[in-house]
Amino acid sequence: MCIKREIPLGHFQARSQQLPALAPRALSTGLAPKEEPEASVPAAMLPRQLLARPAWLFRCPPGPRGACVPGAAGSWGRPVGPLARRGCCSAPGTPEVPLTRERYPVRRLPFSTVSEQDLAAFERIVPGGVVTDPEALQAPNVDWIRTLRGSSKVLLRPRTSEEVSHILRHCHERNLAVNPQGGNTGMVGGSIPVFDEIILSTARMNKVLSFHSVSGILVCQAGCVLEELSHYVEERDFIMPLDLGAKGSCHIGGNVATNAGGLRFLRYGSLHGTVLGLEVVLADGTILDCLTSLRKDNTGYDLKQLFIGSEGTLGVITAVSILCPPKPRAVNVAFLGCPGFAEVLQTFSTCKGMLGEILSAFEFMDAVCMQLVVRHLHLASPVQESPFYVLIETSGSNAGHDAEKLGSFLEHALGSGLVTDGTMATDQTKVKMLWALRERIAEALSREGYVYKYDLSLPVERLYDIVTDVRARLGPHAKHVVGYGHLGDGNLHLNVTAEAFSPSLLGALEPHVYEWTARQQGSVSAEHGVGFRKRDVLGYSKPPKALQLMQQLKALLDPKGILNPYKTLPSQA
Ligand SMILES: O=C(O)CC[C@@H](O)C(=O)O
Ligand SMILES: [Zn+2]
Repeated sequence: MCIKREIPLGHFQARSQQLPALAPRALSTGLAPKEEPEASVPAAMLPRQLLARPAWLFRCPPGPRGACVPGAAGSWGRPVGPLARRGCCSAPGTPEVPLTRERYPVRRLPFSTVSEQDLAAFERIVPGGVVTDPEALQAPNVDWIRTLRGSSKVLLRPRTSEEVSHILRHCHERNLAVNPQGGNTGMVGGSIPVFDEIILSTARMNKVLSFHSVSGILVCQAGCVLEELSHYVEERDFIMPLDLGAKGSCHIGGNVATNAGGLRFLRYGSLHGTVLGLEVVLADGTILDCLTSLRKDNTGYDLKQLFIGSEGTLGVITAVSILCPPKPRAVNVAFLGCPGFAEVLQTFSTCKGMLGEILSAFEFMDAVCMQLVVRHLHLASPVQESPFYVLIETSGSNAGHDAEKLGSFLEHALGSGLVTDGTMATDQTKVKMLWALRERIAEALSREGYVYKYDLSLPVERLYDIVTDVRARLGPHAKHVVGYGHLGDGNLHLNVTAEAFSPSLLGALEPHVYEWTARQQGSVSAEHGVGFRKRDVLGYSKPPKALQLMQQLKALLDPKGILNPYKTLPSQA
């Protein structure tokens, strides 16, 4: 067990107050240099096609951004983070998000409403941490993709686990419903209230408690922002085992509560493996200390696993112990165009064989994704127009060796027609620029209007079939039907855009997409979780007995059902 030591990271707190710079990070250094890739890799190692062209065709930075004030109506409501920084969200005329209960049939459960006495009690527990200003409550009531809105009138900002414990003890006694909230970057409506649940924000719980430089074990409070933690451990020659597009806003506690997957899953696996311990406050205020830093602990039921992916329905995660892998000495990225999905699959299987253990990510996107990224985010594709694109990342300990391996794989892929065009980067600025094309697809899609999102786990060979199927099924009724995602993990993001929400379009998509997924023995949620949006489709991926056990666990740990009601569990069961 490690000794906990408080290492205050002053800038965490400052950042959560400050307004973000709005320039996209990938472009923040100004115009990208027009130069050949690779200073460090001998030209002989690279396929000729890769050397023949400038790799960096990113266009000029976007024009001046609007005054995107966090919390203001029409903003994304994301106080910090790449997505918030990368795009202005206060476009005039952005429609008001409808109340969740107006769009979806849901009945308020008989919880109490917050009284003046409750507010006074909260003020005693968290002095200065009780927010009731309607303006300030707008953003935390709306989900990141601006499709759902709750009507909470109180947000609490504790700093310590003890304060969380006192809050929950009070709420439990008073039968007040609570919505735990991290960075509010979820895709399934799990982090915002449905009615007037009290929002319990982890934003001020942002301290690193300890870091072991030999083992790489980090212990921190739940509200640490993922990107801040990444910087913290990278300065010490480690990396976080997870990375996602929302890293600038999302909190580690929220990542764990939702079992976030992301871009490093292929290499480092799920949080079920990398999280070593958790501290959780239960619904009645009891603090459950499972914050071990042991790699091996075979003492019966591993209770922390219950809370990973429980989306705040079983307890509020207040601290996390996580195993950080050593920082790879060399990270290379190849961005390639493929003529068809069969070639994408073949590229994956060939590169697994040829790159072996240095392969750390294999992502794909279709042509429409690229068109939208180019159109909305002022980036330019570094390769010729293709039906599909793949991003391959290697992480290893020997820069020359890794680049050589990747180079000979690319040569093979180009020579055999699996790939028609490509570029490769070892310089970290350029690596980030290539990643931006993939990481920022969700942001580009959100500029298109309403987005119907599906996050499916599928046998990799069938991954794109549902995109083709839905495209044919919806025809002109959809604006765009796109497929992209973590191909290496068998995880498809099927997104459908339309001018506005339409019940008939939704009816054409659901349950069709879920039925199709069930026929492939897939999962209706690969990494985004269940939240509010998917609670009634769990039956497509879980047998009735599993759902019954989930209900029983919920009743055991939260008998009054005050923690994140209307989420994760089916509404009818
Ligand atoms: O918006 C989506 O559907 C996916 C978002 C995220 O999981 C990604 O992989 O980019
Ligand atoms: Zn994803």
